[in-house]
Parts: sequence; structure tokens; C-alpha cells
Amino acid sequence: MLGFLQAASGFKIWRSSFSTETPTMVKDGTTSFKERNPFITFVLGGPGSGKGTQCQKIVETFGFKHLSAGELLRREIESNSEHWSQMLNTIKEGRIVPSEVTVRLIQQEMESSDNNKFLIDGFPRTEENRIAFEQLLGLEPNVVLFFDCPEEEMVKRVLNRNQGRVDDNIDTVKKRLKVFEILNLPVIDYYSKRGKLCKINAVGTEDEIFEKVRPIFSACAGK
Ligand SMILES: Nc1ncnc2c1ncn2[C@@H]1O[C@H](COP(=O)(O)OP(=O)(O)OP(=O)(O)O)[C@@H](O)[C@H]1O
Ligand SMILES: O=c1ccn([C@@H]2O[C@H](COP(=O)(O)O)[C@@H](O)[C@H]2O)c(=O)[nH]1
Ligand SMILES: [Mg+2]
Repeated sequence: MLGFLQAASGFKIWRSSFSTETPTMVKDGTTSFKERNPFITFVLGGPGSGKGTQCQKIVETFGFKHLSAGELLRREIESNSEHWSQMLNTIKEGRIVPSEVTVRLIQQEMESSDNNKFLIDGFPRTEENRIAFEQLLGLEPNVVLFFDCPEEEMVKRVLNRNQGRVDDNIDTVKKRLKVFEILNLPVIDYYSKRGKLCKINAVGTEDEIFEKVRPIFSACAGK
């Protein structure tokens, strides 16, 4: 099944053109990002579960830097960067972009930020993503939020979103849900076993859900 999900994107050819250099290596005496001891939150959940909406509220209340992996990829496509057409096709098909690309984009944003508290929204999508991030940056998340939402509600929210996203249509949403179940749930399960998962019932108003999120960060931010 995993083979089926990844086979059709020509990933092997695409992947081979990325450098394997470890980007966190200390160069010219500068300190590595890891030494900044950043506070990292991964924000997970199916398509339309409300990750972006809740991240916005966390930013406003607790001053985190919000990095949406999907948004970083969409920005790359819009700027016609290398491999933009493969990325666009991958997103249209609801498949997952190779880890090298996504980790590099996230790492660049983190390293260039003055903020040291990060919300990484919609990443890692796969066990391979997770391992790539942890190995390349030498870091693990402090907390993992999981917005748990019924499929029917997620489909309704995505189809009502109206932001012009190429993947907000019923065919792609069905594929994204399948990819979420097969590739992302194992990541959630991994962090659950590591005692890092905060599972939040994502049904209710945006404010009601934020009241479940707030205590997770209040403890460390004193708010
Ligand atoms: N609690 C809620 N109740 C109803 N609608 C919501 C709620 N939270 C978010 N929405 C709406 O649902 C849509 C999807 O929310 P959002 O973009 O935050 O989800 P997401 O998890 O980031 O999705 P994706 O993975 O597709 O980026 C948006 O139009 C948003 O306004
Ligand atoms: O780590 C990631 C994150 C996202 N993608 C691709 O982007 C779309 C949209 O992501 P959203 O989080 O819903 O904005 C997703 O369906 C994937 O195709 C990815 O490949 N890797
Ligand atoms: Mg989102």
C-alpha cells in the first residue's frame, strides 16, 4: 500500500537531485541551530481539522513562530523554484513531497527566525519525514498537538474553505484522507508512545477548541 501511494510521483528521479550534505553542520565557527535549544511543537491532524486556525490563535496568545509546511511548499511553487511542477502535481494528488525538500524549507525558516518557539504545522507527514527532521536537525519536538476530527467534518470544512487551493476538491480530499490515515497516523502513534502527544477533540467552535489548547502552553508561558 505504501508503495502504491508513493510510486506514481517519479520520486526516485526527483529525489536523486538533492544534496545529502548535513545542513546543520557548524561552519566557520558559528553555532549550530540545535545549540539555540528551540522549543518545537509539531501540529498534526487531517486535512481541514483546524491546524492553521488554531496555530494563528497560539501565535496571537503565546508569540510562537508559525511554519506551515504546506504553505512553504505552495510558496516554492508560486516562486517557480526548481521542481515546482513536480511539487504542484504532488499536492494536486494529495501525495507527500520528498523529505529533503520540506526539511530544507523548514530549517531555513527556523534558522533565519529571531523567535525560538516554533509551531510546525502539517509536518511530519510520514515516518520518513520524522526521521529526516530528527536526523538532519538533531532535534525532537517538545510537544506534538493532534487535532482529532471526524472525516465528515474535515471534508465539510475543506470544501467550504474557499481559498482557491488546488487540493480543496472532493477527489483530492479523499486522497489526502487516505494518505493521512496510512502515513500520518503512524507518526502520531509514535509520539503517543513517546509521551509527547496532546490529543485534542477538534469538534466545536474555534474558541472552544482553543480553550483546550491554551493550558498546554500556559504551563510554560505563564499565561
Ligand atoms: N472549529 C471549527 N469549526 C468550523 N470551521 C472551522 C473550525 N476550525 C477551522 N475551521 C474552518 O475550516 C477550514 C479548515 O481549517 P484550517 O485551514 O485551519 O485547517 P487545516 O487543518 O490547516 O487544513 P489543511 O491541512 O488542509 O491545511 C477553514 O475554512 C477554517 O476557517
Ligand atoms: O510536510 C508536508 C506538508 C504538506 N505536503 C503537501 O502539501 C499539501 C497541503 O498541505 P497542508 O498541510 O494541508 O497545507 C499536502 O496534502 C501534501 O501534498 C507535503 O508533501 N509535506
Ligand atoms: Mg493548514
